[in-house]
Amino acid sequence: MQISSSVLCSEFSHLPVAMPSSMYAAPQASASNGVGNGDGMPHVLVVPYPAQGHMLPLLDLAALLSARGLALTVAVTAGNVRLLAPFLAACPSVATVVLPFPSSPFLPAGCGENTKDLPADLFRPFMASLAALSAPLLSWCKSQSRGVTAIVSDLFTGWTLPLAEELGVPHVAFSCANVHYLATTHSLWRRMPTRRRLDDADGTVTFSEVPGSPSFPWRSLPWMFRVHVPGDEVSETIRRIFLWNIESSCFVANSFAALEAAYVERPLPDLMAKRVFAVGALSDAVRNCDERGGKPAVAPAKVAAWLDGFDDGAVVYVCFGSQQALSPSQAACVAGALALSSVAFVWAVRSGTVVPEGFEAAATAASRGMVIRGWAPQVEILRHRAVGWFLTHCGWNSVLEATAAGVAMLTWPMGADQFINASVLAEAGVAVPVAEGADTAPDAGKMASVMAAAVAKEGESVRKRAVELGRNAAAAVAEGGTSHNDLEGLVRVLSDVD
Ligand SMILES: O=c1ccn([C@@H]2O[C@H](COP(=O)(O)OP(=O)(O)O[C@H]3O[C@H](CO)[C@@H](O)[C@H](O)[C@H]3O)[C@@H](O)[C@H]2O)c(=O)[nH]1
Repeated sequence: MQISSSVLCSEFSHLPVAMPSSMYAAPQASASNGVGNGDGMPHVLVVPYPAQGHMLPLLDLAALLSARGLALTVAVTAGNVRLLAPFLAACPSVATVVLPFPSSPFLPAGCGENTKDLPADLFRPFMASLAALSAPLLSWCKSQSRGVTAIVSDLFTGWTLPLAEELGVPHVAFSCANVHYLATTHSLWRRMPTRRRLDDADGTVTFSEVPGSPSFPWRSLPWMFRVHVPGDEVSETIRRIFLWNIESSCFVANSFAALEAAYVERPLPDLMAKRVFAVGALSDAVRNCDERGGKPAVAPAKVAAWLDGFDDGAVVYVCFGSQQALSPSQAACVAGALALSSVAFVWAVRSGTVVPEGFEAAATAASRGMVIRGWAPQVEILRHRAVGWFLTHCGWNSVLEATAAGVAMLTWPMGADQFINASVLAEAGVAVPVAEGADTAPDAGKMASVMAAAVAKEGESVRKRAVELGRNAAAAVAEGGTSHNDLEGLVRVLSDVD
């Protein structure tokens, strides 16, 4: 893969939200962020993957590490600097290194620097193209008088592993997904199971070394794996990224022991028996970061005031994450189910999803529903006592945020790790399935019945378990809890005292 020879890097300790482009065009002296003193103290380079669902939890982790006194530098491309503003405002001592987005033979020029701005068919070339940041990042590391002493990197930026090796420092792979997924996905990339017939979407793959030997049909395996083409440069780069992860010193997952006891209690062969620190739910551990992931389209106080009018657990929150737009027939199904079930709801509608005409006006007139177009203050919504259920695509951040808030889930996994996530929820007994698949348009009437039953007496036992799991989640991040202890363990690894 070619790396643009004009790549430059620069660093800032605290970037303003609207940064003039001239500020990141030229290399800056390393002392600008206060990390250039060569004192041999720990200095952790954090490398997030530019997708909201990935960046948010890794920045949450960075906030916790910074609060424990570790010096951190976060690496981003210029187009993602704005997204760091709320995080940097909350963690002013964290520095950044800003890299120009690499030119790539796989991407159209100016296609965007974050998956939220990309069509799905560019996700894989985008992931592979970012590997070209390795060389400029290595030069930056080598130019620092206060050397980088460890790298914490997203699973999708596993190309940082050789960089850590070159520097002779530990590499920690951060998974914004759960431990079950961490093991199964790395099992896939190591073993490369195939199908007997190319059209066989139902044939199962069994993960014999994952606790419980789970099996998943081919169609439920991560899409990125299913579309792998041997010999294709993008495919092989992605596989290499996952194989590099396995060589990491240890793993960190945004999960907690009470939710995934079977997977965190013993070393996992698919992760080479490396230590896995389960430090979640990160959104619950970091409570003071306003405007997490973006400026909300509606003020959290306004949504809270609206929710105040409902009984405990009566409201269904609907959101399909930061990337997934619904097709017109899927949007019609969700709208139909909300209308037919008569449940109170908040629906966070991502751009690209078209709400059927007249739906919002009718729900508003009946004081029964709120439609939020754009970024919703999801964590605040889920924490409101009136929200009892969440219709979700099972993105892991959403799952954990709901779990931590004691909210039960109506699951509609669509792709990526979401089928595995739904199975973890089913094992925990805190969810009811409503649909499956990115192309499915379920029957609105059937979905309405499940929704109505959920908020009624039939749903009480599932909600009780969700509330109980929420208590376990809170205990995990409290002083002395499992996630709290794992975080302290990680800090020791990063401080080189273990
Ligand atoms: O209006 C919105 C929409 C989303 N969010 C936040 O955005 C994140 C969304 O993350 P997630 O629920 O995990 O969904 P995706 O954005 O779809 O995440 C991708 O990344 C996740 C982590 O790897 C995977 O689990 C998913 O399958 C994958 O689609 C969560 O923190 C939400 O709170 C908001 O705050 N407001």
